[in-house]
Formats: sequence, C-alpha cells, structure tokens
Amino acid sequence: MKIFNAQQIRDWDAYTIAHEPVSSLDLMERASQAFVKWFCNQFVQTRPVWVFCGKGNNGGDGLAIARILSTGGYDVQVYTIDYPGKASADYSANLERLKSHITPTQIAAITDFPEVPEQVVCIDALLGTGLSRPVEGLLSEIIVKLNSLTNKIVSVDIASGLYTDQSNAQDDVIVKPHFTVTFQCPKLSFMMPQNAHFTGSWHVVPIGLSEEYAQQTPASYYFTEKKAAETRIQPRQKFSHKGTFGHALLVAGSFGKMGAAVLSGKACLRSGAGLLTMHVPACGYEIMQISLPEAMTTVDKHEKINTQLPELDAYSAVGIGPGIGKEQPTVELVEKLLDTIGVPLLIDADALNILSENRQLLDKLPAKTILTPHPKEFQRLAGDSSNEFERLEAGRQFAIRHQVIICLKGANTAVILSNGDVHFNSTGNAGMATGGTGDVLSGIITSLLAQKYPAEDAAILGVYEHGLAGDRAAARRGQSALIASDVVEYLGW
Ligand SMILES: NC(=O)C1=CN([C@@H]2O[C@H](COP(=O)(O)OP(=O)(O)OC[C@H]3O[C@@H](n4cnc5c(N)ncnc54)[C@H](O)[C@@H]3O)[C@@H](O)[C@H]2O)[C@@H](O)CC1
Ligand SMILES: [K+]
Repeated sequence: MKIFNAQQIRDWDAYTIAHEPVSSLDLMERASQAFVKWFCNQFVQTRPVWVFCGKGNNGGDGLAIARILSTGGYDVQVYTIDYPGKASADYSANLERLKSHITPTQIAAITDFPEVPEQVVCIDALLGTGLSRPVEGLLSEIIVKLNSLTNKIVSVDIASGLYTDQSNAQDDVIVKPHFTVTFQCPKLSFMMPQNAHFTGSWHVVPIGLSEEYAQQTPASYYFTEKKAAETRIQPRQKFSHKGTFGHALLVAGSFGKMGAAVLSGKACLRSGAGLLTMHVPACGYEIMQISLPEAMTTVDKHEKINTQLPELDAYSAVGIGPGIGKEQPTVELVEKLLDTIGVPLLIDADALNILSENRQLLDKLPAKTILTPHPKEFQRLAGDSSNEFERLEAGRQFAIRHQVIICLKGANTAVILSNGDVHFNSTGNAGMATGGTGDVLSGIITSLLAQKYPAEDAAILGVYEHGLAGDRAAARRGQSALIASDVVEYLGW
C-alpha cells in the first residue's frame, strides 16, 4: 500500500471528486460513515460521545460523525471551538445539517471547557491533514485539556497537531489519542517511533478514493501488508530438489557468542534454504554440530574468532555478522569478503560496526548488499539525526549513494531500497525487542538471497516473515516471555 504525503492526499481527494464524480460533501459523508462503522464496532451504544470540532474539513468530519452517531442511537454532544480563521464550506454545510439533531456548544475560552464524565468517549476532530503551523492559543489549550483526561480519545484521520509527513518540534502541542481512525492510507508520521504517543493504536478505513489515482501516482513510501508480502513469495515447485533452493553461507559467532550463530543458522534453514554451511571459530564446532545437525560446518583456524574466508564458489549467498566481534583479523576477513564476493550479500551486527570504523570499506560494498542495522548501528554508519524523519532521509541518501538496501530495524522496520524507496513493515511487536531476534532476521534474509529472491524481495519479505513469526509467538506466549528462539519456531507461511 502506498503512503502518500499531505499534498498527494489533497490531490487524491480532488481527483476522486472530479473523476468519480462525487461532491466533496458526499465524500466527507462517506469518510464519516467509514469512521462510524469502525467506532460502533469498538464502543457500545451506551457510551456517551463528545465530539470536539475545529473549523476545517476535519471538523466537518466531526460534525457529520456526530450526526450519524446520534441518528444511530448514541448520546452525542458537540463542542465547536471559537478560534481565528475561516470555516471550510463543508464544515459550514455539516453545521447546518447537524442543527436539526444536536445543538453544538461553543467553546470561546478555556474556562468554557466542560467537565467530562468518565464514561464519555472523546472524538478529536480539531485539525486533520491540513495542519500547516504549530497549534497555539485556545486550540492548544483544548488539546492540553484533552490530554489531561483519563477518557478514551479517538482521533479522526490524524491526531490534531500532528503533521502528516514531516517532523513536529519537540514542544508542539498534539493530541495523544488511544486510537486513530485514518482515511484510506496510513500516514508517514505514524511510522515514526517518536510519534507513538500521538497515534495510539491506528486503523485505516477505506473511503473509496480513486484506485486509478493510487495506481498512477508515484510514491516513495509503502506499507507492507499481507497481500504485498505474499505477492513476493516464490512457490516451491513439485520437481525441485535441495539444490534448487541454494546454498547459504553464514559467517557468524565468536567465543561467548555462538548463540548468535545458532539462531541465524536455524532461521536460515527454517526459511527455506536448500543447504547451509556455517563458518565458525574452532570453539564453535561441536556447538554447531549438536545444535544444528542440518547445517554443515567449516571451522576457522582461530579458536575464538573468525579470521579466514572459506572458498566462496559453492555458495549462492553469504551472510556475515551475527556474533563475530570486531577484532582486527575479523576486519581483514570482512575486507577480503568484500573484495572477492560475487553472490548476494547480507551484512549485520558487528560486521556493520566494522564498516563504520573502517569507512574505506563502504566503497567496496557490492550493489544491492543488504545491511540490517538497529538504530545505534545505523547512527554509527550514517551519523546523528535530530529526529526520525531526518534519520530516514539519511538512510535514503546512504542507500542511494552506496547502492545498498538498508533494513532499519525497529517497530515498522523501514526497508530502504537503493533507489530511495522505503517499505515500512506491518508485522512484529514489542516482545521482539530482545537479544537474538536480529540474528534471526539475518538468517531469514540470507536464506531468501540463497534461494535467488531478488534482493529487494528478500529484504521486504524477510522483514515481514520475521515480524509475522514474532506475532505468532507473542500470541502463544505473550510478549514478555518471547525469546528469539520462539521467533524461529514460528517461521513459515
Ligand atoms: N475532500 C476532502 O478533502 C476530504 C477531507 N477529509 C478530512 O479533511 C481533513 C483535511 O481537511 P483540511 O484540509 O480542511 O484540514 P484541517 O481540517 O486540518 O484544517 C485546515 C484548516 O485549518 C487551518 N490550520 C492549519 N493549521 C492550523 C493551526 N495550527 N491552527 C489553526 N488552524 C490551522 C488551515 O489554514 C485550514 O484552514 C482530513 O484530515 C480529513 O479529516 C475527509 O472528509 C475526506 C475527504
Ligand atoms: K483530528
């Protein structure tokens, strides 16, 4: 699913209005009905609903939502806010329509703000995607009041005060909703961890905007849901054999960190690779043979770290990094690998830190190499950023400059392709914030590369599968009890 920016969303509305055709007032009605459908599934009719409306089209939605809920039997009150600025035409039209159902109460000063009983669900329809400047004055006082309540808050389209596609300043006043019900597509700002408080649990509801516009309009940002992930899967053919599915090489582990090698190796095999060879330091030989009998093992001459590059001819993809450490002989191994490799490559963990500390190696990265940094590793690679929008932009510039693919790990992991396009992941949960899950991801993606998935598909699909397995594991065990081995256990479609 494409993630459009605020201007594109306005154009999408206008295109739909012109080409369907449909009046903007009817489109607002459709959006409001879609919101109400979600709302009625979430909150029973006995919950009183208070709607707080600004004067733009977001406020217009609020007025229409109030009318539809009231007609549907909910006890609804409406609060309009008296602040400078002109009301939109569709707001005014909906205010007229509302009057035969509900008499709105105007808030002209913060002292007019009502006492809100505990059971009331508040709907935030103050400002939407038209936000163009920080919220001030009475509107900001209202937001502060709403945020001080313990009531459930549902934002219409986007939390009031939150920008759609750019960073807010740290001291901006923004609604902190429990839920956001957003129209047609997720918004870029929802993907940023810095905005977690300003989205709550968010849900997309379709409002029938033009499919044609969505298809023909280029976007730089995407949201990977089940359907988009599934189209990338290559089904296993009946007459295939283990050679069909490639031979992966994982260079992993060091003394005290053999677990990282085991986890990435297991994940690699569970993700469909035909064959796997693990290259590990001598101390890891028995560990590998016992814990992962399906894999072949080559041992380094060094007891505790990896220093030798195995002959690469036999392998269809290589993954390096989990648990390898940063000793000088390992740095030399990474350099030799970059000089000689002719098959797809994944670089993770300490191999990424080696790149950060030996920056001349960055120029040797083969095109479409997949890097899987967590935020700290990414910061070491690409430098500081003052907010997550800047960090994402730094990631895009890095990916374009070095022609690599970056999986910037976190909630909604951002897979940044070498053309700068970003695919945010939809699966995964906070239970996966635990040691070893990154090693599992390395194994999955290396496995897909070995099976000859295009690097873009290996990254996008691998990240999706990893999160999906994590979600299944969390559903069985709960998030706190989840460990990386559980993610491996639940891999597979
Ligand atoms: N046809 C459409 O365009 C549709 C729009 N919809 C709704 O309309 C919203 C977008 O409508 P608008 O573009 O009117 O946007 P808003 O409802 O966000 O309001 C924008 C208005 O508020 C002013 N404004 C911007 N920042 C402000 C601030 N900080 N303080 C005070 N005033 C400020 C702007 O000058 C503008 O007049 C969407 O979020 C969605 O809720 C939906 O009804 C679906 C259809
Ligand atoms: K809103």
